[in-house]
Formats: sequence, structure tokens, C-alpha cells
Amino acid sequence: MNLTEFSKSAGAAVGMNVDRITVRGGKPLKGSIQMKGAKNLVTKAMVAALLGEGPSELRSVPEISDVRVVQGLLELHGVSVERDGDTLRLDPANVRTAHETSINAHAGSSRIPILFCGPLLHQLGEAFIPDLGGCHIGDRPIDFHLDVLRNFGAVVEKLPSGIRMTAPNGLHGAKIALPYPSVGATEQVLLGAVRAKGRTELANAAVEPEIMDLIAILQKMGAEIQVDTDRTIRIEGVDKLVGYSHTALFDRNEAASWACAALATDGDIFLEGARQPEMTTFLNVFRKAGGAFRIQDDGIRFWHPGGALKPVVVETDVHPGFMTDWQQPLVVALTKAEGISIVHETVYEQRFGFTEALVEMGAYIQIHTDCLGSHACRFGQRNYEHSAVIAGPVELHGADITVPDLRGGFSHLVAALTAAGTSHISNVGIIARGYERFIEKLEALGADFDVEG
Ligand SMILES: CC(=O)N[C@H]1[C@@H](OP(=O)(O)OP(=O)(O)OC[C@H]2O[C@@H](n3ccc(=O)[nH]c3=O)[C@H](O)[C@@H]2O)O[C@H](CO)[C@@H](O)[C@@H]1O
Ligand SMILES: C=C(OP(=O)(O)O)C(=O)O
Repeated sequence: MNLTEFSKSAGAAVGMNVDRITVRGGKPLKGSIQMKGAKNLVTKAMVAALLGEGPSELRSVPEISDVRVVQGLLELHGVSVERDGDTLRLDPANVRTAHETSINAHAGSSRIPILFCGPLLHQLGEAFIPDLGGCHIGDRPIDFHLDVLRNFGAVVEKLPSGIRMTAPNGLHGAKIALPYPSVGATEQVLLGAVRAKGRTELANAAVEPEIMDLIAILQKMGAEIQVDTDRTIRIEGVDKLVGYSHTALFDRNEAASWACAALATDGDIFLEGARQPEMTTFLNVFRKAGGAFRIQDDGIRFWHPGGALKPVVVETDVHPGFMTDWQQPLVVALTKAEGISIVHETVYEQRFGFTEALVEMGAYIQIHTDCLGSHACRFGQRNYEHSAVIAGPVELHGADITVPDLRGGFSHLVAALTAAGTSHISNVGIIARGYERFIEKLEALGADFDVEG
């Protein structure tokens, strides 16, 4: 089936129903594509709409499967969600308790259900949280989330089918210190504290740009939130919040991925809507590795300027460090750099599974349990394979690959696009969790491939 025929089938336009893709590598990706709102903000902004007394409007919403999962869950809870182009209108006027079985059926592959707790406890006095999805890149416990909710006064009951919560006396503010600046746990605090009784102080909070954009949304709704220079967040609970109107921050993770695709394929891609401030750390590494970029008012152009790529040493970290979701496509580009590169993953303990396929394609990558970085991280003494050494340059060759997770999957696509010969990639539907219309974007950039349902 060719792409035009395929695009006629439901869901194919956004890549959600695509299972297998055959890629003939060697063509540079060239052209212009548009960035939309960040998966890691939009889905949380949708949950925040539950807290308002009136409807909210969210613009620049990408067509990705995580948005569909959250939309389904909101609808199950009585929230009306209407899409008009890139805009979502969310009205929580008829919010109600949903049946556990239906919640489990709709939870899908996302981790966002855990963030429904605070808003549902405020609105309904109870919440049910299914087993969570998300990428399998480590244990991904939710202990910080549950501690936060207990601190707010929630009663947590673990059931075989999920977690049930109640708040017999409502939620009250609390003094909380996170053991690690978790993005999700920080959002859990924000979404719970804004309408809790009294004051909340959160020490060691995460301050990723997506969190700052969520804070901007909550402020528009009437919340009182202050972020201190030492990453302490103080929230004064209010009785009532109103709906918001907001244009979502662009997806800097998607932008970094396509930038690496340009570098690895000797290509040249303009990312309309990408912005410099949220990507400063990425841009530094991209330039060190031999990539070129030009910042424009309406986006950023990324390209391979010719000559050899250079090896780099990178440590992933919380913001403003190098984002863990950026390393996978970068690793593919680094297989082409002249020399030894090192990537020390300090956010997730098992995020190098995707490199096995790259090795099959001819890459020289070794994974180590030691901390190969400038500081020892949480995983160094615990035998986790969390440091990668990449030796280049190599010419990758085509292979049969199965996508393991979202970012790993995108990096496999990039590897196949840069490889000599043909690759068959299965399970590519996962990529639609976070990459809007990636099939159409690949076509627009001149990639040579066929899709199968
Ligand atoms: C939907 C979304 O926004 N996903 C992003 C979010 O994931 P997510 O919010 O799940 O990531 P966290 O920041 O919470 O996780 C960071 C670390 O904290 C640990 N941890 C977290 C919670 C907890 O209760 N206990 C615990 O030990 C995790 O196992 C991990 O090692 O931030 C990550 C780090 O920037 C990104 O890679 C993900 O793309
Ligand atoms: C790990 C990721 O997402 P999630 O937390 O939704 O699994 C990601 O976006 O790379």
C-alpha cells in the first residue's frame, strides 16, 4: 500500500494505526515542518481544566495518541472535550465519577492518569487510578506521588485493579520536600495544592519549561503560585478557579528529535514554531557535535554543514540540564562522529535498551554500569546499565527492528533513514504517542519509505 492509499484509512494520518514501516536509507531529510504544543504540557493542561468552574480553551494541541487517551479519560469523567483544528475546548460543568472498568479500558499507554488525583479529589472527593502506561525505561515508581497525596490528606487504598483514593476532609496544604526533582510529582503537587486549604511549600521541585507553562495556566485560572530561585515552589490554596485560555508551549523534545534527524542524515530541516530559550542546552551540544543551526523569529533551522561530526560527552539531567528525552536520536548521530562519545543517563536507570538495535545495524556502542560522567548519579552503585560509550564513525546498515518505546522508536527511524539498505521497523505506532503526523512529516522531508497497517 502506498502512503496516499494508506492515509485514507482512519488514524493513519496521525500515524496511530501504523504498525510496520519499511525504510530505504541514505536520503538526507530536507524541508520544513511545524512544531505544536508539547506532549508533556498539553496532556497536563487538559487535566488542569478539570479544576476550573468554567470552560477552558487550549490551542496548538497536537494530534498524538497521548492527547486522545487523556481526552477519553476526561470524557469518561463527564468533561466535554471538543476539538476544532488545533484548539481544544474543555468544559467540566458535568464532571462525575467514572466506572473503574471503563477507566482501566481507556488508560492506554499514558502516565497522565496519576495526575487526575488532585483535581478529582477536589471535584468529587474520590478518584480511581488505573495501572499506568508510559515508556518502559526503568521502574517508574509512583511513591513520590502517593506521599504527596497522603500529605494533602488523601486516603490511599491499593487494589488489584489500580488505586482508589478518597479525601474525607478535603485536601489541605502541606510542607513537602521531594527526594528527587520529579516532573510528575511536582505537577501532582501543583494540581493538588492550588485548591487545597492553606499553604503548600514544595522543596526540590522540578522546573522544566513544561512545568513553568503549567504554572502559567494555573495562574490564569486564579491560582497563587510563587517559584523561588532555590527551586522551592509556594502555593496559597484558593477556593475557586476559573477556566483558562492558553496557547501551549512548543514541543522541545520533538524539535530536538528532528534536529538530530537532520544531523544524522546530512539533512536540513526548518522547525517552524521551535524556540531558542527552551533549547539552549540542546543547541550547545548540537553545535559541539558539528551541527549548524540558525535561530529565526518563526522557528529554528537545523542542518549538517558538511565535514566530519565531532564526538561529545553528555550527561542527561533535570532542567536546565540536557533532557533525557533528547539523548536517543543524538546517539544515532554520534555513531557518525569521528571518535568516542559518552552519554551518562542520570534520570532513568534503563534508558539504553534502544541501542541494541543500533548495534545490530553496525554501531559500536557499549553500555556500562559505572557513572561515566562528571558526577555520580543515583544509579552508579546499583548495577544499572546507564552509561553509553559510542565509537564512530560507522556506516549503519539496514535491519529488522522492533520499536521498544517512544524516543527509542524515533531514534530507530533515524537510524534506518541514515543506514545503507532497507530496514523493516515494527511497532511504530508507539511513536504517535509523542510525534504528531510523523508519517506525513517524513514524506514532506523526502524520506523513502512504505507503511503497512
Ligand atoms: C508525560 C511526561 O511529562 N513525561 C516526562 C516526565 O516523566 P515523569 O514525570 O514520569 O518523570 P519524573 O521526573 O517523575 O521521573 C524522574 C525520576 O524520578 C523517579 N521517580 C518519579 C516519581 C516517583 O514517584 N518516584 C520516583 O522514583 C523516576 O523513576 C525517574 O528516575 O519527565 C521525564 C523527565 O524529564 C521525561 O523523560 C518524560 O518525558
Ligand atoms: C518518557 C517519555 O514519556 P512518558 O513519561 O509519557 O512515558 C517521553 O516523552 O520520552
